[in-house]
Amino acid sequence: MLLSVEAVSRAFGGVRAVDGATFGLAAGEVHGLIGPNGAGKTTLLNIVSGLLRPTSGQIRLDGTRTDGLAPHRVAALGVTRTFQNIRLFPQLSALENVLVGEHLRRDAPLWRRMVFHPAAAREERAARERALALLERVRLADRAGERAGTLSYGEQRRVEIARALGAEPRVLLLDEPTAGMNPAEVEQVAGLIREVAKLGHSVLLVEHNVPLVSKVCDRVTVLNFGRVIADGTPAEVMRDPAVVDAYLGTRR
Ligand SMILES: Nc1ncnc2c1ncn2[C@@H]1O[C@H](COP(=O)(O)OP(=O)(O)OP(=O)(O)O)[C@@H](O)[C@H]1O
Repeated sequence: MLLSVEAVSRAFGGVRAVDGATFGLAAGEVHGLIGPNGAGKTTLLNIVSGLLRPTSGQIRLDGTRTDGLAPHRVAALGVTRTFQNIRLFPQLSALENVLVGEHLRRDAPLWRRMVFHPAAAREERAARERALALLERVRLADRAGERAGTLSYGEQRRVEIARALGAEPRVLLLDEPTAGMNPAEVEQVAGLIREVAKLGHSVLLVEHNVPLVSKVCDRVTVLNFGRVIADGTPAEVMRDPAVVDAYLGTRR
């Protein structure tokens, strides 16, 4: 497995938000993580991306433990994410928003950024070209100069995905990328997720949109009350009685 979640638990006071969750993400796979409200999906994503430490259990990326590492370290190892709420600078252009990610990753010494230097100018040009190429990957190159705040919701999501792809992640974590989108925008994101996987990035997708998950995911893990209740192909998990019960809210 490229990414392994091994017996991970996280409690908040008395609430077991994640309770002994185990599952794996294979290389090149689009893996869905679904479950009713409050099932622990975002908490698990926060643990995988380093924003939260698990109370117990381990996360491994290609065998290397990543749980307990700071988010920038986890990102440097190849796991990047987008958030449920869009986190762009609305006054900056789409290109500049992607460039912010490029700048954060570049480790040019401070003096180089403060005084004019031919090498810095060259680096800046290269960073812009890369940012434009990233926008091309999400089919937004033609909107590169537009202020992010004026783009449609779906386009803003794609800018965020472009920025995350700038880190060349081995694993891309998407937290409800279609929340609040209209059906046409959902369709575009579905296509984009498959393209991202084809480019060699594995994807862990947290979603409420079950038809989308069925369409784009190779495998799905279902959480309920912090526990994994099913794991398999979309068709397998959708006909699992435990999953049907969890979604209909009936308890045995
Ligand atoms: N920082 C926190 N402090 C206390 N409780 C928390 C905290 N974060 C999450 N929880 C609780 O942990 C449980 C799991 O929450 P989480 O947000 O991970 O679920 P989710 O599956 O992502 O839900 P949703 O689909 O609504 O986004 C919930 O009962 C929630 O109230």
